[in-house]
Amino acid sequence: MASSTTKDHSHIEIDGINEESQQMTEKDIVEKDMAPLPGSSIHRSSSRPQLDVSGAAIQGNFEEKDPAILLPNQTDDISHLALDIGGSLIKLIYFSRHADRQVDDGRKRKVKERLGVTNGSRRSYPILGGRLHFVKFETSKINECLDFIHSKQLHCGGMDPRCWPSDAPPSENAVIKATGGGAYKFADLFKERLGVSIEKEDEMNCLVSGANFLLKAIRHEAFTHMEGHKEFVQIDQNDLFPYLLVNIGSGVSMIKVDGDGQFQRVSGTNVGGGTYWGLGRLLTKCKSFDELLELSQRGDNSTIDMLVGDIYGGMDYSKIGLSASTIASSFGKTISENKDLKDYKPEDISLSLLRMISYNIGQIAYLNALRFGLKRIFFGGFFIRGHAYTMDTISFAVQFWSKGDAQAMFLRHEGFLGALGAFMSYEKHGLDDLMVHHLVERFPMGAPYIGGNIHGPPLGDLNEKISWMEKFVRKGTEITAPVPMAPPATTGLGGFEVPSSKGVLRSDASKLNVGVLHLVPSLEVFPLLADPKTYEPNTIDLSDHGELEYWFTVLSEHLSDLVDKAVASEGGTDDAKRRGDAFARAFSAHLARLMEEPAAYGKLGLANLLELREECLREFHFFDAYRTIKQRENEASLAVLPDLLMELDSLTEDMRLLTLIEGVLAANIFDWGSRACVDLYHKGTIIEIYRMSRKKMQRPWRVDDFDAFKERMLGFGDKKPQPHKRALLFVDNSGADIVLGMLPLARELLRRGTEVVLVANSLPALNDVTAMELPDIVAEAAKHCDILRGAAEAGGLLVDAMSNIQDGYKENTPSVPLMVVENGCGSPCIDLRQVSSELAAAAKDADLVILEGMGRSLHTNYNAKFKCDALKLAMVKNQRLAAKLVKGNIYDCVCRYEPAS
Ligand SMILES: Nc1ncnc2c1ncn2[C@@H]1O[C@H](COP(=O)(O)OP(=O)(O)O)[C@@H](O)[C@H]1O
Ligand SMILES: CC(C)(COP(=O)(O)O)[C@@H](O)C(=O)NCCC(=O)O
Ligand SMILES: [Mn+2]
Repeated sequence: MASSTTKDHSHIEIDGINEESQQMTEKDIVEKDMAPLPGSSIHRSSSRPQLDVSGAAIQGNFEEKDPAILLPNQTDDISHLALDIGGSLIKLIYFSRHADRQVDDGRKRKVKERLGVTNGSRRSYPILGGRLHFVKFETSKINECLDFIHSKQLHCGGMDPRCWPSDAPPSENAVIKATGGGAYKFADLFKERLGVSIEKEDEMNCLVSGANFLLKAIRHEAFTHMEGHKEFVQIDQNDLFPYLLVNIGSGVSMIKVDGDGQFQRVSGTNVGGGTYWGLGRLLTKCKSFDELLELSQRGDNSTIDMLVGDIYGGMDYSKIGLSASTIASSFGKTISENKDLKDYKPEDISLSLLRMISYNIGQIAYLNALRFGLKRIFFGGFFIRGHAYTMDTISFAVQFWSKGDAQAMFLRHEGFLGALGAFMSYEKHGLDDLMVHHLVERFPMGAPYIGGNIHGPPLGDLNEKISWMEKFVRKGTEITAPVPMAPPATTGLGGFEVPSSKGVLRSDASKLNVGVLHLVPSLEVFPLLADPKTYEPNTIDLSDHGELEYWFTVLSEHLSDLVDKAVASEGGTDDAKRRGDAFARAFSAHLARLMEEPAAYGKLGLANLLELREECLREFHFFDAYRTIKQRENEASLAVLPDLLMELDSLTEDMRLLTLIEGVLAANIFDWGSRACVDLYHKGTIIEIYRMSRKKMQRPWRVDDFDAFKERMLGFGDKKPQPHKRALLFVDNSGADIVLGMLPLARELLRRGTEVVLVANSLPALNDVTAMELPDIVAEAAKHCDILRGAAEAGGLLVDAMSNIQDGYKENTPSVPLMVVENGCGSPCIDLRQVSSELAAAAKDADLVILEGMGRSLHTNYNAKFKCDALKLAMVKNQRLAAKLVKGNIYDCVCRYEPAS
């Protein structure tokens, strides 16, 4: 499929519910002809496979809403769908590409030129800006799977389903990669129903390449699970092999893995997931696997299992290390009593069976690890189903028999190893070149909430998604405050006791803890991090229960205000209200889900929660909820900027620097994400609040390294230091924060001969200023200031704006440039392991980093160490954080300076 050479008719692809739509007009095609398609990320690189659009033409009626576009000279099909058809379940992974929303504007071009951003330094990947989706079906319902593939036209390889006439056949030799026994068994059915051939891939090979990929590329993939406690394990790439891979599907395979493509199936057992589900169904009459698993949570296995204590009159058999509660014989009790099946509780049977099979697999796995001297055992397969008791039992068996020498680990994508491997077997997709920082996992509704299980037809668009949510997801506003936290679900010592009734398994709604995997090859690790390996963005550890509960309450309480702003930003229409309601449901559902299982989506930090909220807004098409507020505050602040600049210019150098830093801290009060601040805004105008805030700036601040910073900037006595060459200013909020705080500071640096790069969000988040908005703000400010004007011109920021300036004045002296780059994120916080290539390029010559605001310098990066000088500036607008982080109070300020380390 990937390297097909036939001249078939291929189509531009866009996928389902969350994708931005991309339409081509006839004009586009005629004008662009050989050129890349507009706005599409596919075509920027010279990588294969590319779409050959030469000779492209619209098929059929031009008036049609989404006419099919024929690309007759397109030779490379794009790998798109892979399957693992097992004895119990079909696992399906499909790839979707989404339109590139980025605009290659003048600013970008100029910045790229100046910073030397080229694609040359990076590998070019055929898969750009795409997403991997994970879905599963019961094998017995293969027709649902075929319908799903057909309705999304996944078998047609890289095409927009809406461009494809429903009865059009896929190309003649279209091939889908598949593994698992069903690849053989159902090959004819695929040909018949979808007209595609199945290319079979070896199952063991797929399991291994899937596991190796996950362990290499997903940061929080592997975890331990002991006595109800889940902990993510940081895998060292250089110390991964050898390991034992135990895949618990219908049956069980045990594979010794020595490297990529190097493995041997060393053992297996026929007592596996199929045994539990099959026997369980017969014995309990359960209708589904999950029902059986849920039953086990209420079970008591001591009514079924014969315990050591039953044999030894309630005593331990301590001489050989067996306690009275140890199971001597699974199901052993059922022989000694004169009872029938109906006399036993299905709950007890299910638990006993689950424990018997899990323990047995754990024990056999350990014995094989012992055979080959392997210390690490990774367990995959859908038998595990993220179920606490299953994992605890397996862990206990491994721990008990190895006396702690070997470790059982589990994988978040547990059942998808084979399907991933099959997907990776397409040649030339570049997936195995991706590194951990290129992948971002997101959790849209429809991923966790359909749980990867498809019921009925796939959701076609946002409207269908909202309707689906209205039916199935609890109304958001009902969860205005978090439900009290249950202690972590513990299954008791050694996993032998009755599991706590509040287990992790939830109803059908949210089964898989697997999101949509975004592949973003342009992301890079921020080059100025002192040690990316030990870098942890989050300051606050949410594994502390009290902390988690607190932040959940904050976010829940903020929700209704946020919905109001979001709905207003879209004109308050009925449609906006409906979307607002759906957003509230969705975000509350995420919170409820994470409250039950904080590690459900990987390791959870406050930054992840804040980003989840922004992503969730975008999912319901609220692209900039604070748009109006931002505009209003920008205007008000720009109006007072000239006075502020005059005031600053009248000060001595020393005083000016202090006043500038004070100004940044004071202006950081304009934060629409903080409850306390929002309450303040009802009490005065923007300028009144700004003045009040400035007046209250009294040194020493709660964290006050100003003197050290001043010495670096201005020197001591007669010693005048070299100015910094280039400063990166990570800016925060719109309005006063940027206009009266950060821009004047940038101006001071420029005046001292330091190049300044303003680093702003790529996408809106709360009232943060974005990289798109900054050039206009700078242009406005530059009207009042020659320094800013010269620098902005030199940095290419005034390309369009300059023509509007009437006074005819032009700076003649060459100026150091003022530039703007986007940071690659859309969150109030920043994870410096995944930033835009623009920012990474700007960082190369930088010797000063200034992080501003609570999100970027306190919630994240407070403890980050840099290779260059770093200044962290923020006002702490939350009482608890102030107390915890700086032993202070709300509205205290932080000015933390750390010279290069
Ligand atoms: N919804 C489900 N329906 C059936 N079995 C399930 C389901 N969820 C988890 N399982 C368990 O997962 C096993 C199948 O695991 P999987 O890794 O998909 O293997 P296979 O490739 O053999 O189908 C089943 O035997 C059962 O124990
Ligand atoms: C979301 C924020 C990090 C934004 O702060 P900023 O970076 O703009 O200074 C902050 O407003 C916050 O932590 N808010 C939640 C806490 C509260 O409402 O008190
Ligand atoms: Mn902010």
